[in-house]
Amino acid sequence: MPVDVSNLSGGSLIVAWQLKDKNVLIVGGGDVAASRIENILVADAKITLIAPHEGLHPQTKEYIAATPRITYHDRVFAGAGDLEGVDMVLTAIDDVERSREIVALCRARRIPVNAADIPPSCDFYFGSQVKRLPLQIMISTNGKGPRLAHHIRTRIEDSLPQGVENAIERVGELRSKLRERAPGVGGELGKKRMRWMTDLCNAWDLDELSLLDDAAMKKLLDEGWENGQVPSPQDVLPGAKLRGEVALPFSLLVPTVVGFFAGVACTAVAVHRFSPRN
Ligand SMILES: C[C@@]1(CC(=O)O)C2=NC(=C\c3[nH]c(c(CCC(=O)O)c3CC(=O)O)Cc3[nH]c(c(CC(=O)O)c3CCC(=O)O)/C=C3\N/C(=C\2)[C@@H](CCC(=O)O)[C@]3(C)CC(=O)O)/[C@H]1CCC(=O)O
Ligand SMILES: NC(=O)c1ccc[n+]([C@@H]2O[C@H](COP(=O)([O-])OP(=O)(O)OC[C@H]3O[C@@H](n4cnc5c(N)ncnc54)[C@H](O)[C@@H]3O)[C@@H](O)[C@H]2O)c1
Repeated sequence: MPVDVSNLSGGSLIVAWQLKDKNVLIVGGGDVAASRIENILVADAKITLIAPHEGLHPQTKEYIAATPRITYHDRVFAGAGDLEGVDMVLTAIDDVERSREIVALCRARRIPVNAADIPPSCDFYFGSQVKRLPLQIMISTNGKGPRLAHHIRTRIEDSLPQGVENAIERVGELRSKLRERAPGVGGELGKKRMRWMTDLCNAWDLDELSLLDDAAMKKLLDEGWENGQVPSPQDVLPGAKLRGEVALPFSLLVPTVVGFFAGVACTAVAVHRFSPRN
């Protein structure tokens, strides 16, 4: 059967764009610019911000004061000269005509550009983001309903397990330790490394992975990787509270204990009142 591609259309390419040390120009300093600044700082890029001081959002002012990673110019956009050496441009201004001009200048120079108020002119859209670094989840409605993206984000945030970021961080550390033992890219060793990591991530749950400390990782690699097997969490994390071990949480323990003694007290009263001697 030929593959059905009829649904493979109408979306975007969602990628995790690596911007470390790249130069991002943000034009405008209002509400939208403040949120752009946050997103770009997270990606470790350098920001040039062009916007008149009187139009700055309080949050934008705070970012400018808080980090040397933002070079601020108190003025309006001055033309092509402002695009010199720039890797990405974001316009967030309340002037659509000027925004269109900036977009045209970027196109001519093949600089990727987002114009907050003109979706058809954007090379890429922003999305609503769950940020539990190193975990990032982007929700895009492809321009249809940004506020809905926000609500969907809230639902996803509520459904994520506690400590998910910790588990990811630990797995990252384990992967680099494994690469030190089994270095190189591709080949048989690369396949074996990937298979072992996949098996481990399938066999352990997020809570268990988040408990991996240096000693546990060493044990896992010494006894597991070196012998071509994936030890269970019980083998590697002695003493830790693991899946399947039911611990009564404090919030349940208190009513249970109180209930038990209340029951004992009631029974005692009843026995006392109705015993034949009274
Ligand atoms: C997700 C989020 C990320 C972010 O900005 O970082 C984001 N917009 C957010 C909020 C938001 N934006 C607007 C409202 C008012 C309510 C409303 O209009 O619905 C609210 C609600 C609010 O503020 O709570 C107004 C608006 N937005 C756009 C236009 C222009 C237009 O549509 O023509 C207009 C003016 C329309 C008009 O004039 O009527 C366009 C875009 N906004 C996008 C992203 C891109 C598509 C995202 C997607 O596909 O989902 C896209 C295409 C371009 C881009 O900006 O990259 C962020 C939520 C973050 C969060 O809270 O988690
Ligand atoms: N994409 C989105 O999510 C989204 C959300 C809300 C609004 N918008 C649109 O994005 C635009 C910006 O929204 P906002 O709420 O941040 O507006 P805002 O009015 O708070 O801020 C506009 C900023 O642009 C600056 N500015 C204006 N002209 C400039 C120029 N030529 N050079 C440099 N700076 C200039 C102003 O001084 C101000 O700092 C608006 O057109 C709005 O309709 C988009």
